[in-house]
Amino acid sequence: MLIFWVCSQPFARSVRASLAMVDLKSSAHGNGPGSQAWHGDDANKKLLHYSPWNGRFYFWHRHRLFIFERSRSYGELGFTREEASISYFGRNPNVLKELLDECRRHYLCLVKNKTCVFEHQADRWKPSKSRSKRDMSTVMLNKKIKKMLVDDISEFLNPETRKWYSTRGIPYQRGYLFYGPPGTGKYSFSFSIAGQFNLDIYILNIPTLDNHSLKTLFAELPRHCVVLLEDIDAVGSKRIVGSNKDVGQSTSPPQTPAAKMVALSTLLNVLDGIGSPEGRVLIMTTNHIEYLATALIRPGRVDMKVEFQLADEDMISQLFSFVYDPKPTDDCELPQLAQEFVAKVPKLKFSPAEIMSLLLANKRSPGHAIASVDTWMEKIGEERKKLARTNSWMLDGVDGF
Ligand SMILES: Nc1ncnc2c1ncn2[C@@H]1O[C@H](COP(=O)(O)OP(=O)(O)OP(=O)(O)O)[C@@H](O)[C@H]1O
Repeated sequence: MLIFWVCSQPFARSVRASLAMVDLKSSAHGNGPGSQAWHGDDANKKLLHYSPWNGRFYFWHRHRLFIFERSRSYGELGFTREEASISYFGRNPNVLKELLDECRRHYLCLVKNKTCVFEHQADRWKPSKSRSKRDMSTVMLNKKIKKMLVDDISEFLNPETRKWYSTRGIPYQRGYLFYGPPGTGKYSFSFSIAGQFNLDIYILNIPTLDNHSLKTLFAELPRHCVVLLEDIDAVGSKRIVGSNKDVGQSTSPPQTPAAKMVALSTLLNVLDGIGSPEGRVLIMTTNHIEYLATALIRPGRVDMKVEFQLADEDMISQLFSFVYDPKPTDDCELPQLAQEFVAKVPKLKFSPAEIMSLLLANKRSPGHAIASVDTWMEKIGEERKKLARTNSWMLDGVDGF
């Protein structure tokens, strides 16, 4: 918050030492810290952000002289740690408190209507991007299940519930498991939950973690947040590398070597541990519920399991209506076109992500989307065959070793 605020101050533009960062993720009007430099015709590409760096910077604010210091130290294993501090010439601590409160308000303004996403780099959390909130209505899911889930989280986050947990000495946490094939909306819905309840989302990608980083990252989670544990089936997996059992419909690459894996016991300890944050909404996702240890998804750790399915009739129709404006086109009303589309797309065979890719490729012409269904199905079929061949080739390769 302090750095975001400092970057917005006039003095930050004229300091001697700046850190220049290339903005790879945000759009031209991204909200990263620092001023943006515009370069000719390619103005939107590879924007640079500048922020005061590596030194002491003196500046006046509300008739007082402040010092902002920022530096980098090298931690274990060569990872770097950024440090920033603020001080002023005077004795009244309230001056600094007021300034920090101003930083907080400035930051909250920047992230208004956004969901802040935190990802991990080694064993440190990094704010990755603040993205516009995603409305829940844009993620198609069985209406009853959606309502049940939202009501459950809403009840859990109610301040009265918190008191209820605390008076009974029950850890104030709630866990959900989202399972189903790739591209069915597990991530998208988790993201929209964070937006709906005004929470930041912390994403842990299990296959990229080891025991140490998982423990460290969990210990640094804030009190109220959504924690998304992605690809939870990579934990102390029941899968055997190269075994035919895993070939089936699996689209996952071969397993991470055991030394780099998160052990089930570590994850269970972390989930139940004393340091586990209060008010945490934990969402675990997997494409393979069949590989999960029963202990991991027992009630108390997972309070609700939600299946995300390939698109059924209702979802196909919802996706179609979501993409096209409700106005008459090609002499036909949109609902009629939606019906035609629904009739052509086989049910429970394609993921919403696959259907969205067809619709988005034809976003200006619903008629064209309908006409392209057959070609699109052939293409997806080919892609799936190719993927299955690659998977079995990779697993054979592992067997060979
Ligand atoms: N149910 C859905 N409703 C609307 N859009 C969807 C839905 N499912 C997927 N999509 C779209 O498909 C893309 C991929 O979705 P998402 O990442 O949420 O899927 P996922 O289930 O988390 O996939 P994976 O298991 O591979 O991580 C997103 O752009 C999303 O908007």
